[in-house]
Amino acid sequence: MAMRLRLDHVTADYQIGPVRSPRVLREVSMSLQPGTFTAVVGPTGAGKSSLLKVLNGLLLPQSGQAEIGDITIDGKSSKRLLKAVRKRVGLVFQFPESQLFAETVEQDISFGPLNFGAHPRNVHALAEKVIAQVGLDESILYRSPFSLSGGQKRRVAIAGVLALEPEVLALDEPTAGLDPTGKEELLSLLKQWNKQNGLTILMVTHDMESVARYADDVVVMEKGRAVFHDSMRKLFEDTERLEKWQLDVPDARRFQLEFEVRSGTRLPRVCLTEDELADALIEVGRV
Ligand SMILES: Nc1ncnc2c1ncn2[C@@H]1O[C@H](COP(=O)(O)OP(=O)(O)OP(=O)(O)O)[C@@H](O)[C@H]1O
Repeated sequence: MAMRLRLDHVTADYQIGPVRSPRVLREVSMSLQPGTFTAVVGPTGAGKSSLLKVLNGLLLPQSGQAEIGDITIDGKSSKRLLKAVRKRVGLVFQFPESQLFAETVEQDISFGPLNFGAHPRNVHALAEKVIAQVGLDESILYRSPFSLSGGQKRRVAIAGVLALEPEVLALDEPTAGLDPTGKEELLSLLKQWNKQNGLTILMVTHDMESVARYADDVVVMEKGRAVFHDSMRKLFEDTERLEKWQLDVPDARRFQLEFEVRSGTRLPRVCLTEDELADALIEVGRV
């Protein structure tokens, strides 16, 4: 059965030398269904990256617990358990390409699986599989990661996480620093893995246009709390609270609101993309 993620009253902070930081997660409870594509948004410092780290076993709850399928993590979890969680929930850090280190792309991609006990005989086929998954040619496996473009490096780094064959992919700002084409291509790949392979995706982002186009659900973090968790469409119904949470409104929705005020005509549904907006305008006979 596909794996569910659940947080139950998770509170967490960081140990900085002998002292503990202020709480970065406060009583966070949520349940993420398998196969969903969830965006995590909110102001800077709200705890979004920390949330991903808890789900991947990198930051332990100080109180409360996280359930990763049938594994429960709390403040006392063993290293063995945390390692098992790291295989289930692949975490792609911000600018993951900065962690590429090996002489060839293949060695870089193979590092994780070998570390998790994969047989050396099997890792080549695995590297071939994941390099194709991220849309790169197999020949790239034999090149130095440092000879690649920024977008290629990002994909190689993600391939390294996919090579662990995780059930959940948690990504921290995966499109940061990419040009518009690279960004669209990467988001389309994520959507494809989500829809075709049933990979559960959790993506921290500041880009509300991407949220509107790609996510099914949204979690809004504010000051260490999860203050909203519902469908993406529900999020954009009430735009006043978006301002309070310092979140942008997608262009199509902004246009819709302006149109409704000026024309006195309500469109039949919340529109989040140009296509949806065009369809709704045609439906009410205004274009
Ligand atoms: N390794 C760490 N050690 C100590 N404090 C940390 C560490 N990582 C994050 N913090 C603190 O935890 C709080 C939440 O940080 P986090 O990175 O989870 O927020 P975020 O919502 O992802 O922010 P951003 O959008 O800026 O990336 C911040 O106050 C931050 O300073």
